Amino acid sequence: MSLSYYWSKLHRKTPPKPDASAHPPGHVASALGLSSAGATLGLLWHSYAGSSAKLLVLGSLVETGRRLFRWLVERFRIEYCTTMHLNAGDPAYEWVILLLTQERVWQRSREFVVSASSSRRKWAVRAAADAARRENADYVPTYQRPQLFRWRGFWVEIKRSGALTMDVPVGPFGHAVQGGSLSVTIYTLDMNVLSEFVEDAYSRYVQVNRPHVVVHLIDAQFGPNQPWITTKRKTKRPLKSVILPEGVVESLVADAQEFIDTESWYLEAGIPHRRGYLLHGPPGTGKTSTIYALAGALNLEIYALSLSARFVDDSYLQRAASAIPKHGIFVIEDIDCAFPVRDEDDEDEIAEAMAMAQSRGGGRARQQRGARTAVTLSGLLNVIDGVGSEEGKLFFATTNHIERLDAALLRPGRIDRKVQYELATSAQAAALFMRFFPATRFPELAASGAPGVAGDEAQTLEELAAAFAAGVPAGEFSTAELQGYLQGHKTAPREAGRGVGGWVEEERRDRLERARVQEEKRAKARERKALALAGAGMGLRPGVPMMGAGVPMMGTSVPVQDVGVPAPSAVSVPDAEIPAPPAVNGIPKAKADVTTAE
Ligand SMILES: Nc1ncnc2c1ncn2[C@@H]1O[C@H](COP(=O)(O)OP(=O)(O)OP(=O)(O)O)[C@@H](O)[C@H]1O
Repeated sequence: MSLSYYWSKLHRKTPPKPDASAHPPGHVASALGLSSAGATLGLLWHSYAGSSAKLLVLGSLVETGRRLFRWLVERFRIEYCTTMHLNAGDPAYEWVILLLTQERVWQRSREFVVSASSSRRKWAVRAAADAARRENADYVPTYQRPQLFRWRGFWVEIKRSGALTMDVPVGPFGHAVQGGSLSVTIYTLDMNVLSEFVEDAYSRYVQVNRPHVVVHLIDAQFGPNQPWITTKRKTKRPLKSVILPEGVVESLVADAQEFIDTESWYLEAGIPHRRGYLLHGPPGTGKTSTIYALAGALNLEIYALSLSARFVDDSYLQRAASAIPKHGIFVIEDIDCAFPVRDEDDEDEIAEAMAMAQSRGGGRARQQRGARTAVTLSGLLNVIDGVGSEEGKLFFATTNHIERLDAALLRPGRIDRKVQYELATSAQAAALFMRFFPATRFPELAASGAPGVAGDEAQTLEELAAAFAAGVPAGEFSTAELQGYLQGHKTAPREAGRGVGGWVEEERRDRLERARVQEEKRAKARERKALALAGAGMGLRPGVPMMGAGVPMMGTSVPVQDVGVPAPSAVSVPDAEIPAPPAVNGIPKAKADVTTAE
């Protein structure tokens, strides 16, 4: 019987029958005409009370039933279901989300996060019915409400908890991030089904990613508990697209493959199953490209971080490294950041000198001298050694300054193989030219002496490549610089081949100019430092008038006696010329820029 029935009963309009026994005849009240009103009220009261009591009982019954049912469901879940919890940022979470997307569990979703399509990997669903239509946005279901679906004959329930799936801008570098966790309940008692579910999710994941290299990046937004929460997908790069001296890339790939294949040998020999590589050389010579190509060739995923990211400290690094699964490639870029640099023009030293001048101590600045990361050397070594305790990891470090690295890092067991990268040779320049202008795209230049073309115009691609290589002085330009030049002539191989001489001259002029500006800056920095150090030696404080000492104060004009620099009789040092570098997390800003792997 429905509640509305009881409700209508309660409010029915039919007058109640008078109860004769309750009001005997001749009663005073009856004489006053109150008797019938009282009777009516009494009846109404009885009627309301009865109905309310009934409602109360009914409500209690319903509530008890509901609780009982919930309890039974819970008991059933505990007794007859297996549940797993997956946290965002863990690789298994990614696999399961992909499975849900492929199983079209999202079909009943009513909430999606929409973001413009980008290289950031999202397991998005298609909004358009027409599969051929290109969509400019990704639609990611939030799975906020519990969803039930069938998988291989089992009922599976998924429930999402925690923060919503989001794609929010993080700093100037891109987007983050997915948050929260996912619980998957399978209605079975068989644990094997659970692992089959995860294995199925994993094999789908591998299948989908086969044409790509998956790159996991760190993210300040979600902190150290979920370090690898941002994931990018890059098209695989063929090994031969990395132009290095003959056999270098191939031997690296063979080495890494052998490492993966000989796990049991490592175990038997009692050697930690890990291998470390150091790729070093000038910027833009192909270090990062080599790692990407290798990862693509071996179907491995990359976990890349840069030590110069301001939020990376020892504990972050530790957590990030231990979250990398087996056979992941752990890449630390700019590893030299962890090693102090003594540079007489270093901004840190100037900052220290200025801090000393201002506070007669400069203790805080002193601690930071030369540090371009919050990671300490011992923290870094611990992590690299720790990589060994977690089996099957490949470790790659890149640096432009091998001379800054500590011998402790370079010892075998931490770095097992070093590869030196050089500025482009003539052979590399020619190979790069041929990569830019393949015969398939320029068939008219593939064969010598194209019909109707005479003289200089008759050059083939090979000849143009040779002309290009001859015009590039060996060991002077990085491959990235040559690539930049060729990109400007994408459709004009002839111009690219012949115009390289002019470009080289222009580049040389630019370099000279840049060197001159740099030298001027350094000279100014030296001067500022000397003044600041002299100020520190005298115990000066800004704003305190100097008595007797011939050291200039900021914003004052005083005679100089001996500050270690050739000085005119009076030097004016305006405040604006000695800016204290703003500190970010205690690191002077000039040195604290975040970099991310692309
Ligand atoms: N040897 C190379 N072969 C092919 N392309 C290269 C090579 N070196 C550099 N490039 C190109 O130059 C660009 C930068 O290369 P990459 O990032 O690999 O250099 P890097 O040595 O890692 O530089 P950095 O030290 O600044 O990180 C990429 O677009 C890459 O394609």
